[in-house]
Amino acid sequence: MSFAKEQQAAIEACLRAAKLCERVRSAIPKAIEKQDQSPVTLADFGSQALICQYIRSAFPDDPIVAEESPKELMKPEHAENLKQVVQYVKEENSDVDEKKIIEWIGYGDGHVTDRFWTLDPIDGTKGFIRQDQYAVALALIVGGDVKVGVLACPAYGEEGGLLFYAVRGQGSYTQPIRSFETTIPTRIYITSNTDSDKFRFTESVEGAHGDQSKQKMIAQRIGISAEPLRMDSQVKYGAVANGDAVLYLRLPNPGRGDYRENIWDHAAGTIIVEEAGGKVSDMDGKALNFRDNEKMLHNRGVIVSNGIIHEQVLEALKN
Ligand SMILES: Nc1ncnc2c1ncn2[C@@H]1O[C@H](COP(=O)(O)O)[C@@H](OP(=O)(O)O)[C@H]1O
Ligand SMILES: [Mg+2]
Ligand SMILES: [Mg+2]
Ligand SMILES: [Mg+2]
Repeated sequence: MSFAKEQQAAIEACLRAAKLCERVRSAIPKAIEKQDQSPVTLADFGSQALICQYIRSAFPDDPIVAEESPKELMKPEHAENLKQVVQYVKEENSDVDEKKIIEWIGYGDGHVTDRFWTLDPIDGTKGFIRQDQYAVALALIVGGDVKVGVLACPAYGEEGGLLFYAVRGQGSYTQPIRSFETTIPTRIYITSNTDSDKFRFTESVEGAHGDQSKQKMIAQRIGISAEPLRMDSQVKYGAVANGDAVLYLRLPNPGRGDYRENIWDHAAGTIIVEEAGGKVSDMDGKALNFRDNEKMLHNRGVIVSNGIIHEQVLEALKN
């Protein structure tokens, strides 16, 4: 299957959401604390509303498993925030009102099944709030396999940012977000170990989202001495896919031993790296499981590489 219609819809939806996010980012995003104490902004809600509405109208039968829920926004104390989200979304879709916003965000409460979409409306919310890296991440999963992945990275690579996308079996591509309509796709590839400037690894800015001291040790064991490239979000997958780094390490934080990764934090990035020639697995070498649950219950840690060094990294982790 070519998934041409899915690819086109996913790209269009993410580009619109990225525009909304950039407008909010320039106005200093307002953060709300979720029940798990992590932050969410009005742009996360706006992005999810836009993308869910778009995907729902193009593919009415496809469930969407998205990060955010409209619950918080429905509370009376957030009445003003809800109005503000409507204003943000209006610039991309004029057919919006408060009731529709809640409904559209709510489309993201779908379940994992044989064919579904998974959405992170803003991956790296903490980076977004800091005016650093973030990504809008959308993927289509069929039979447990990621078939289409799109990452809009408005703060990465060049002014206006880069869009990365891939379809299974068709390669990975990038285009500038700002000039998307007037440019042609550039196919991207991982870099081999011979480009010494790019023989480096990437990891999260957030120390709590990984194990930075162990990540440094593992990188050193395979001969990487360069300082890590620290960035928020799945932009890190984009960096490995287009050869800006050879490795992305995300080892479980020892203080958060029970943490399990969400599928929307990895699905889009995974296909983009794989189709660029790289490899993605957990720290035991197992494939990431996008088949059973919105949490990857049976995977610990995530290792993303140019493929060439993958076995070496897994070996280094055993010692
Ligand atoms: N203890 C933890 N370990 C690993 N990832 C975590 C974590 N706590 C939160 N996260 C996830 O880390 C994501 C950001 O990735 P990164 O650290 O690479 O920037 C967050 O996505 P959101 O920002 O979409 O909530 C969140 O889902
Ligand atoms: Mg979050
Ligand atoms: Mg995320
Ligand atoms: Mg998010």
